[in-house]
Amino acid sequence: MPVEEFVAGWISGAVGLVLGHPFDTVKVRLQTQTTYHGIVDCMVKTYRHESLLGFFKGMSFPIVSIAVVNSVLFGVYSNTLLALTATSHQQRRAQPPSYMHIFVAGCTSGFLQAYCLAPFDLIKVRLQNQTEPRAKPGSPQPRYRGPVHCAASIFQEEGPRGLFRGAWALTLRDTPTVGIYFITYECLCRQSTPEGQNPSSATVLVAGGFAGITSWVAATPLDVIKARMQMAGLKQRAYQGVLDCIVSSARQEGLGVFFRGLTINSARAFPVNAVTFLSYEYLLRLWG
Ligand SMILES: CN(C)C(=N)NCCC[C@H](N)C(=O)O
Repeated sequence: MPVEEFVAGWISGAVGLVLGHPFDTVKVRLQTQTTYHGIVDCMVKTYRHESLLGFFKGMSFPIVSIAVVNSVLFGVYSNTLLALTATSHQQRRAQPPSYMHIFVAGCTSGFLQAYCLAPFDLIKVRLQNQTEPRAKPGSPQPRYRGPVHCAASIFQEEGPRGLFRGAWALTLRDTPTVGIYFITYECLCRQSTPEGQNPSSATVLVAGGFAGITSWVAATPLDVIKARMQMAGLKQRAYQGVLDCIVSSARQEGLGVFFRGLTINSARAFPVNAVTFLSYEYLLRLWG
């Protein structure tokens, strides 16, 4: 099994993560809290109350977990294509796989990475939602002191299954949308690259960026549900399951609730996935 794809996936994911985390924090807060009147209000309040550091809350764990999550994403994708088409990454420009194979490989990798991502994503979302300013004497202490304390508290208070809260919604979000992610990327690369050649850096940046936007537009409704289910344990607001969360969110806040965070999700998705694909392709070419 080729391992370069796993390593390239890890490094490229870390680059994208650091770039996109501030957008991600604003998105998570808009999706789960009702105190903000839009993106700018959320950014201003976060900055005033918590300084620049507020935007980077919850980032340390994803930096570690991205090694697992993104290498599973790209590694499983590439190895599934290898199993389906018997072509390695290097051979795929000359013998391009069908879009059906790309979609199946994308869905497989989306499904498997969702389970690796679930506990890390839960901890990230819980930490991002803590709005207390850091280390100010006299100010209220946040519930979680950091990622390890957060994981240990969830384990104690909600049991081991608590760490997988929202995992089902995450799987439903990622399985089809990672298929869409890879199909969009491949389709845009092929359209602007002569047959048999590698796409240029500009093509990879644009195709990666649009792959991010397209897949996140499709993912946003379930992203909202996932974030709410992840926060539900904390707010003592129990949902019976994904369907119940969908129905009660729509009843209480209207259909617009499923598009919360759409703009910031798309604004974040372009640069994050442009640099992710660029560094991924670059590393694989470097290793030949
Ligand atoms: C819509 N979804 C779930 C995806 N496209 N997933 C693939 C990776 C996304 C990238 N790490 C990011 O954070 O944008």
